[in-house]
Amino acid sequence: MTRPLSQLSAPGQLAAKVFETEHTDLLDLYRRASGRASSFYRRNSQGTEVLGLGVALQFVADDADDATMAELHERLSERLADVSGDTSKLRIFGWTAFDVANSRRAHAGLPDWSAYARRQLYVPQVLLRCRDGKTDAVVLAEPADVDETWAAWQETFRSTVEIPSPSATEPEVRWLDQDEFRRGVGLVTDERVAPKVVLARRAHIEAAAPIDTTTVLRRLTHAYPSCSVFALSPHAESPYPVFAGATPETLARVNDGHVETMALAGTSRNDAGQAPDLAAERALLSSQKDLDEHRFVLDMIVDALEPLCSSVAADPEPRPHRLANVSHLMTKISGELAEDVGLAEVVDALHPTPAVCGTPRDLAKRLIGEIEGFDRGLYAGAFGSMDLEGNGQFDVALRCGLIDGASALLFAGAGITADSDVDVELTETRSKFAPLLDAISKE
Ligand SMILES: C=C(O[C@@H]1C=C(C(=O)O)C=C[C@H]1O)C(=O)O
Repeated sequence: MTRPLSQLSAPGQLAAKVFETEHTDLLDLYRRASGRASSFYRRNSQGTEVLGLGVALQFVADDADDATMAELHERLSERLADVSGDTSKLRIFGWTAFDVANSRRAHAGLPDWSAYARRQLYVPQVLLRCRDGKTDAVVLAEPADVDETWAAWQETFRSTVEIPSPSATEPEVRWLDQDEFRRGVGLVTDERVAPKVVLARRAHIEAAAPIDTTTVLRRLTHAYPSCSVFALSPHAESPYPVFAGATPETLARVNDGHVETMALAGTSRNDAGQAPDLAAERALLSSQKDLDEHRFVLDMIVDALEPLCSSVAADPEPRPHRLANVSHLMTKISGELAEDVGLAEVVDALHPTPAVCGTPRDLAKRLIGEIEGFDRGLYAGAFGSMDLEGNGQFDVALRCGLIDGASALLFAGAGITADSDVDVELTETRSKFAPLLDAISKE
């Protein structure tokens, strides 16, 4: 079984050093480093790209240790406090699963989450950050190894890699979990087990040749420019599936005591493969069902932020947020954080919102575990990066899946309320598979 390597923190003193580099195509470096622990993000907010490679320091919460993000951040910050050199450019990467307490369920023949810690924060060995066509690199290693570590990564960046030619045949797609999804919708609409439960299902893709994640990421960046495009690989003993996608949903962005977030829930009724238009958005803005499911999210986020903030403000009305596959209702929310509150505390307070879980939260989470019968893993979890002061951005992991050789397992869900129609909800999830499905399928 593939496993995350045990807690890895270099025993001695660590040093950080910034290097100049000419590389501006981080996806090309991502391809060359394939098979190593890596995190690639292209941020929706400013088009900044970051690539973290290798692991210098990592803290993991798992079955035996259910540490919060704030606790993990504190442990890392303590460890980083005595790093020598230029630490200003260091970034902490990490993620949290949808449900950290959920027991792992693997299904034979499908990519699974066994290589992924449920919650982790780590500092990569080398972090490359490209902004406005300029890239800098910061290396974290034992002082005597810093230059050598950078030289070894540069060697990797120069390696030749074969760029696979796109497969001529379309992959096979199997739609999974439809019976469970239908049963779950019935429980909410007929038996009213909870006011809102977000139910997900999976699609399994078998391609004729190994799926090229770099090509998938380039296509996602092109088709979903307003989304955060991401690919995460854990630090594991043997080959692992890559978790990749293009998400429209920011969980929180923190900058100097200011937090920005969004309620994103409610989805246009266009068919899968048909782009949303003004008529679909007008219908969305007047759909009581969508406005209700949106309201649950907005109210919860404002309630969760209030204890952390001196002030919280939200747009007066939701507006449509258009993507290539669907439009969503979006309300922007912002706040001024109390002293000593950073991104890790905000992630702990917000995740999971009713946009991906439901309301009330604990009941919805339990119902999801009972109805879905599969491990969501990092799907509907949160991932991102932050600096040592707790500034940074975490996004909600949506429109995504695990890519494992020629096989991929995609995840998509929809908010179910008393007014849901099961066929409409199934179509909505089908539209939400489109980003990754198209990026894998298209020539
Ligand atoms: C659950 C997903 O998306 C979430 C659910 C939405 C909805 O039910 O309308 C809209 C956006 C997301 O917050 C998903 O993409 O899998």
